[in-house]
Amino acid sequence: MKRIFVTGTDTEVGKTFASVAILNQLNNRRLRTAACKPVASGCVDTEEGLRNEDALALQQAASVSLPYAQVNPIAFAAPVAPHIAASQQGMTIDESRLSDNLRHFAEYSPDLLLVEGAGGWRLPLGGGRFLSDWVKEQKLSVVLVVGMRLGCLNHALLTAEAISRDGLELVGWIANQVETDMPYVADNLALLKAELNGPFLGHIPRLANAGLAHQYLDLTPLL
Ligand SMILES: Nc1ncnc2c1ncn2[C@@H]1O[C@H](COP(=O)(O)OP(=O)(O)OP(=O)(O)O)[C@@H](O)[C@H]1O
Ligand SMILES: C[C@H](N)[C@H](N)CCCCCC(=O)O
Ligand SMILES: [Mg+2]
Repeated sequence: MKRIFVTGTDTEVGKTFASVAILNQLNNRRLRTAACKPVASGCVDTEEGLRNEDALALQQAASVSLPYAQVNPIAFAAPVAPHIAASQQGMTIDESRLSDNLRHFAEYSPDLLLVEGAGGWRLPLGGGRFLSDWVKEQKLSVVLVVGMRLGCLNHALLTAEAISRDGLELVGWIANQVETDMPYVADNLALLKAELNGPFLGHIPRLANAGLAHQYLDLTPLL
């Protein structure tokens, strides 16, 4: 079971948008895919409990259908940094729940498990721990989604540097067009291709139809 962790240069840069595209393409390649969002904030309270739109999108897109609790083990309502949401509820984030949950995916024998992060690489979990510490301990491969807008070069290079310093492999990166009026997109892509140590998986433009996004990716390096 390949396990990839999808991180981003920031929150709202298209981690979920790109993750769904990854799942769609791998499903089309006849792989068995599973997906999860271990820690989510900004969840909606429903009759079945808290639900996160990212986790629901991943649950829907993966070819192995799983119960919501398996897809999103830790959920908070407040749309804020999860460790703050936890503290506001008088709670802490229990990493053992994340690790136990991750282990259970083997029972479903997917070819690939996609794990979406939250925010960017250094997502605080509280108590001086970061989600990246957990990713490192789980030895996950990392895909970086670069939100293409002015300022992304710095965020992308610093994130890649941190991933490398954490001893993890950047197995691919995706340019996701956040700002349509970004100047010199080709020149920015050229810099990222030259400086990022990992395969370029594709550039997703702004799309009215998310269902087309997978056509802009070539995920061969992930297989
Ligand atoms: N290429 C794109 N074309 C059109 N809409 C996009 C594109 N990429 C992202 N979006 C939209 O931008 C918003 C933010 O994207 P997304 O939710 O994937 O970000 P994220 O990095 O997963 O955020 P979070 O940190 O909350 O998980 C969403 O409404 C998404 O549908
Ligand atoms: C609520 C938001 N959409 C994300 N789910 C959480 C973003 C956490 C960002 C933490 C930080 O400031 O780096
Ligand atoms: Mg997301």
